[in-house]
Amino acid sequence: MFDPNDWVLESEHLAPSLKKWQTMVNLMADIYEAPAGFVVQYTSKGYQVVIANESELNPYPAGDGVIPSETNLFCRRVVAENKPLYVKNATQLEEWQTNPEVSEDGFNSYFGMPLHWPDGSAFGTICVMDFDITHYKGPYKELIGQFRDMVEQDLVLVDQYKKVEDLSLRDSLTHSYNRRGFMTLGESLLHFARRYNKHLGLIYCDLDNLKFINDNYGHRVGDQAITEFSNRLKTVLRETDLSARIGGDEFAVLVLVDTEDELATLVERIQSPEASATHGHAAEASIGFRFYSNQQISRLDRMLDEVDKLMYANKHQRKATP
Ligand SMILES: Nc1nc2c(ncn2[C@@H]2O[C@H](COP(=O)(O)OP(=O)(O)OP(=O)(O)O)[C@@H](O)[C@H]2O)c(=O)[nH]1
Repeated sequence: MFDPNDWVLESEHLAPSLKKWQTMVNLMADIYEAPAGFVVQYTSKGYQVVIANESELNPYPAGDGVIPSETNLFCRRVVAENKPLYVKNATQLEEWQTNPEVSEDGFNSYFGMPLHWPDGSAFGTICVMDFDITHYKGPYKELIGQFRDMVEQDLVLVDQYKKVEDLSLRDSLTHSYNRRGFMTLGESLLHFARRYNKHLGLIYCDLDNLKFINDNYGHRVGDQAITEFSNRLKTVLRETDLSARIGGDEFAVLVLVDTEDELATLVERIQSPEASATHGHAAEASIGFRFYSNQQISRLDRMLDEVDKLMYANKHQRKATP
């Protein structure tokens, strides 16, 4: 599912929908003869304009920053009460005097409706705003509901697409990417590194003694060791780094790094035993890693083979030195 706390503006999944919404919001503002029309998203971080009609009169462009959730916006009222709001003449109403849209930018009229994610939780609003007093009647009041339906139908599609993608690219135990996810997203990262002349680090981890943990403490504890290791990777890595469970007890990590030292420090942090413990057995791993300067980047499957071999060498060495 799409995380309702993520901004849709940052999601590649929504790019086609955003284009469609732009056309729709332009049209909506034209029909209402309003200088400003919006799709606004609400998250726990606040409010953000996702789509603004393309008009010079509109003072709030899309993606222009997050407005704190306590601001006395019209949209805030719509989300809080989960119902449409029509304000014809805000300057006459005491309750809107602290709304910067009214006091600072001179808006007088607001007409908006709540938008929802497919599970019914708040997505944000769709609205039109005018500097003049307005008198929307009959069909005008219904029309915005039609626009709302179009946006909500798109949100259903996006959510379904994301679910299917998650199923095929993610691992159900740890929710990190699986091998297919790693190869798919890894190719994009390789492409990025080649294009922008960046260097990469590739790390291959294989948990130690998982069979022993399974046999002695049960499969559930084994699962826990896998999950803990996956969580450790997530804690240590940046959001832009790629990590995946590419086999039963095997993980791969692909990161953009500037130097070999940077990569070595990262590996040390992954190895840090105090970060995890399962029934007294730290989920330790044998690790192979290699720094790939921009010129050394080849095919991802080849690179993975290389670090897999390094990992095995590390495993043998660890077993040989008790
Ligand atoms: N609990 C649990 N065990 C798994 C899972 N997937 C694979 N395994 C077990 O992980 C073990 C992986 O094999 P090995 O890597 O040879 O076993 P190991 O004990 O980690 O041995 P070394 O890597 O040599 O330390 C096997 O015993 C698998 O049954 C899983 O999803 N959950």
